[in-house]
Amino acid sequence: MREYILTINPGSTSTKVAIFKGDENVLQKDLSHSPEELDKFTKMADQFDLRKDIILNWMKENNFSIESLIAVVGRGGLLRPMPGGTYKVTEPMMKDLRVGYQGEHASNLGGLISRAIADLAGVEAYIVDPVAVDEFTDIARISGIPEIQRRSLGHALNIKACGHRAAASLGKKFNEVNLVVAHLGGGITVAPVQKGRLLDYNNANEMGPFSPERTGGLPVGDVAKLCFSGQYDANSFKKKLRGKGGLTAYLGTNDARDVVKMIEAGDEKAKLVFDALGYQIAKEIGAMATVLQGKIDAIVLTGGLSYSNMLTDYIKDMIGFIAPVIIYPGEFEMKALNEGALRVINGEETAKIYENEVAIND
Ligand SMILES: Nc1ncnc2c1ncn2[C@@H]1O[C@H](COP(=O)(O)OP(=O)(O)O)[C@@H](O)[C@H]1O
Ligand SMILES: CCCC(=O)OP(=O)(O)O
Repeated sequence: MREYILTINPGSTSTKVAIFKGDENVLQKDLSHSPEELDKFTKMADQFDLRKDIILNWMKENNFSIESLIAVVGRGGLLRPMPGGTYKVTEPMMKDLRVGYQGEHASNLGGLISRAIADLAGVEAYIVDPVAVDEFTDIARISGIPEIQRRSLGHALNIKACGHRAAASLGKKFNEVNLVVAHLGGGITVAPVQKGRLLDYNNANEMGPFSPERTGGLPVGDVAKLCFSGQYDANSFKKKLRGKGGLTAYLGTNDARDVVKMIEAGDEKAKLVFDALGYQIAKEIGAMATVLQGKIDAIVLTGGLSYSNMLTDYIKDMIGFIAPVIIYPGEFEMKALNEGALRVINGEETAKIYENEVAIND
């Protein structure tokens, strides 16, 4: 009997999978990939078979047959700028996911693997609120030179999921509240959300606060100097910015729990750097609060770093004057993927078609 939805969320070091029955999460696993396993691949799309097979084996080991699935849903990737919602995985979408239309990111594999497993099961594949969701205002796109646009690339899925949850906790609907939602994970996105719309935010790969592994925004003249110093090629410099930046660059770890232990053991450098993380996040929240002209129902902190009271207390001390702060540690991405698919399956929403929503002229 078909009764389960398989959700797939590929990350840089693991593939999170979960199986839902209705809205109940019946089984979830973080299937981790060793650096040696992934280092072999130059392009993200080349990891397709490895990750797909690990998921299929995991289902088999747990006695979930392909035939028991009613749908498969994945985290969507760096597609063309697109409205939020649940999308069918179509051939034009897969073409853009394979090349990484706006760049390489593990989430590009979400739709591709979902489609492949859904085809085996003979059911539909979806993505929900992908990284490329773009609801920016025109003014938010202006950078400082015409050749470069500020781009909407961030944690739309978890931000919208937490936005719905925060609104419900205030006794309102998502489209009735103004929020600043800060996703504080391996990457950081701080979003001003006006009545459900993500008006602006920092590109989580290259702007805003530094994060456990990413540099965030940097002084641009010094970046240009380093680029032309002869020490790096494009690939190694990209890795320095995303993967070897942030906490990793200063303290040799991307694990905030280790940093907290270092601080508790009296490490002053660790304290300064962790405070700086809180300081940069708080400043970004302040900036996004300004986008909403200070008319804010709540500020929401979410993502793995929000488990750290040391960090959230630092942030609350700086931004508490703006609005009440709600903390949802961890992320709700698997649940949000399932809910996006359920809304379509239950007929509450029609799945969007990528090629009808974006301009494809190439
Ligand atoms: N209990 C915790 N206390 C402090 N930091 C934590 C805790 N749990 C996770 N983190 C930190 O959260 C960060 C990862 O966040 P997460 O949302 O899991 O990221 P991603 O899904 O982007 O990999 C890491 O720096 C990790 O050490
Ligand atoms: C590219 C923006 C989304 C993002 O950073 O996701 P992860 O934190 O999962 O890498």
